[in-house]
Amino acid sequence: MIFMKDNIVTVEHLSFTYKDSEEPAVKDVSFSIPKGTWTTLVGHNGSGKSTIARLLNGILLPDDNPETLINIDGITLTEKTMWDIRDRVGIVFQNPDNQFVGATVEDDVAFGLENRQVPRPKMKSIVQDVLNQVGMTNFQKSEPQYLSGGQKQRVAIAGILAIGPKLIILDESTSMLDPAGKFKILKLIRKLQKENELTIFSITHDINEAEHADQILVLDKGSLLASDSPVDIFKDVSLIKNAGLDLPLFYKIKNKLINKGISIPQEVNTEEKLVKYLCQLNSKM
Ligand SMILES: Nc1ncnc2c1ncn2[C@@H]1O[C@H](COP(=O)(O)OP(=O)(O)OP(=O)(O)O)[C@@H](O)[C@H]1O
Repeated sequence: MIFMKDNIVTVEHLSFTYKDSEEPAVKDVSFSIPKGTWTTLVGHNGSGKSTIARLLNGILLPDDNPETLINIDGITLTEKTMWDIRDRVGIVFQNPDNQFVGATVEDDVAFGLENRQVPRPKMKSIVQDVLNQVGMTNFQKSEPQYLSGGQKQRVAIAGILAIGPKLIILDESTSMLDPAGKFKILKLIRKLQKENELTIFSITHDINEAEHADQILVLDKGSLLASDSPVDIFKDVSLIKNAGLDLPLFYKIKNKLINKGISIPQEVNTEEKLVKYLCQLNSKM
């Protein structure tokens, strides 16, 4: 097997069937994720997204098949390499309350470092650094359960960052936040990804969130329907419909305008820019 040097994740022929289930939850899925990029796995409820997240760090093990491969950062996932993989892959779940273990924010963020027997002075400096990166320095003595939903997610992300993972999986981790909170966390993730050269694999049923990614994987009933850039994925309206999803608002409006013969320049690629462009067009008429 030859791995593409620039892919941090290579998945081939991945299938998984839950015990007592007749139908596989994940069916012969193959994809790769280039290092330092953001990939979003999108699919409706029950399409198999969380199962794939759990397979990627060995919480679940794939169905037996000699052709199946999960390779992360050059390490092929087996029962033996599971702990090496877990050091490289951090998962932030939907409900951060289930992840907190420390009485205070700083204790919580330090937890993974304590487990890895990191010396105290180094631990303190890492905790300060990651709390600073997620904008939570002022809350280090707070009890995690009394924080807002967005603040809790920041602390959960800091705890994962502290371990120094190569890949961060975000499993519906903004789904409990209001739109403004969601946007702030997505912006933070993009910032962290760029500053730390991290690879992000986010999982969502919210198609609007998928717009932020470099690559989108579309999952339906356990099968991968497509993998491409957001622009190319959202060109294919029938693909999105077949996956039981809806187009993001920006693409809906853009497609309607194109159908009415109004061409939209490529650089007009956000709702904000589209509104500005239409106002300019209107003032010229
Ligand atoms: N522990 C389990 N035992 C048996 N079946 C399961 C288990 N967990 C999930 N499933 C089934 O596997 C399929 C995929 O579930 P999964 O949670 O991966 O989907 P999902 O896309 O993450 O859904 P959601 O968006 O609702 O979280 C579903 O049919 C689900 O009912």
